[in-house]
Amino acid sequence: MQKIKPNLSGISQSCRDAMQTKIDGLAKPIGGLGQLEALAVKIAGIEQTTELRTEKRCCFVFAADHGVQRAGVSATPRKVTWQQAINTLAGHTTVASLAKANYCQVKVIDVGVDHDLSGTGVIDKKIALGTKNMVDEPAMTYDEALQTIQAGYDVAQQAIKEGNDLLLVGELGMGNTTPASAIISVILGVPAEEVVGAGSVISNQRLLHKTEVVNQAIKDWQPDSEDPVDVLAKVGGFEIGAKVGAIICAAENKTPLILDGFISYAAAVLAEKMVSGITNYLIVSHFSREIGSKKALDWLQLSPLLDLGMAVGEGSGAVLSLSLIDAMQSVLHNMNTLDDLSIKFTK
Ligand SMILES: O=C(O)c1ccc[n+]([C@@H]2O[C@H](COP(=O)([O-])O)[C@@H](O)[C@H]2O)c1
Ligand SMILES: Cc1cc2nc[nH]c2cc1C
Repeated sequence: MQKIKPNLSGISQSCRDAMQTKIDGLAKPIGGLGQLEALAVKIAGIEQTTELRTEKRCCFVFAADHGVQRAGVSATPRKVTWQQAINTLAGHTTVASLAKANYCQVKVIDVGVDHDLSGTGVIDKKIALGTKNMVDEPAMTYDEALQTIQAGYDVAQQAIKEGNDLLLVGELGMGNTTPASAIISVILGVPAEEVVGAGSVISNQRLLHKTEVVNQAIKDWQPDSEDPVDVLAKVGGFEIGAKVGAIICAAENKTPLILDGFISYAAAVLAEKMVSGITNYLIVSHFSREIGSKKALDWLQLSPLLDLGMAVGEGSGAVLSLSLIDAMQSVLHNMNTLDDLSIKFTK
């Protein structure tokens, strides 16, 4: 990717209106399905059709390790990244089990895992054996940041070529709530204290240290908040960059993309900074338990579909939210219309 200049064809207002009219004609109170209606309308606008295409779906689990994980910012051992990458393909992780329940294919993509995953079925797009430790040096080079965005873009393009109607993005990367917080802090211009959270659960003492690590890295490397690639390079992660690429490719191809939790919000923040309005192509599955979630989602102007206190990542919330899309498909295919029943409202 030389220059990130996506060619977005826009959201169809006429398809949005037609979908809302279709829903308003169903035998129920106007607006009675609330956010589910907004969801169907959004998908219609992105896909530019009122025949919602949602049957074939694919969740990407972008996996990578983080130098900063060695700085004591996470409760979880580093090896969990590669272990869960393999376990996902075996069907035994949170995302894999929820994907099974929601008829979703899962692809695991190695964009920087600190382990040899060859021969496991994990897709190899490895940039390096993890990022550098942002305590000591920038997480990656500018060129690596572009490479990881390209990797995510290519994976998404392949999935769209394979006929997928919906794309979902999850991740595995022990320590990655630290770069996600750093990105959100820099782009939103809010203090690290307001966005650094407990990740996969740490003590208050470790939380203070994690916040200090983010503050110090931002101070030392001075990421340019007007250049999202620079922010990704200095305080980001490979799987976050890959998500950015997938988001751009999905939007270019009029394919709705479902974000997962906090790490996806960071990717969306970078993508929106690169391409203003790209959030119109995004759906947020759930409200992550991370403390920075509200700030990030307010900035993105996106509302999550679910609020269940989830904080697993992997794509678990994204695949779970497919049940709401399937519910809406059932509504559209099975319900009587007001006309069928000769119902007229008198306000
Ligand atoms: O999606 C979220 O909101 C989320 C919140 C907390 C943790 N995670 C997952 O847990 C890992 C990062 O947590 P941590 O504490 O190691 O930074 C990483 O693999 C994420 O997928 C994910
Ligand atoms: C087991 C385990 C699985 C995970 N998946 C995402 N983050 C995780 C953290 C842990 C600890």
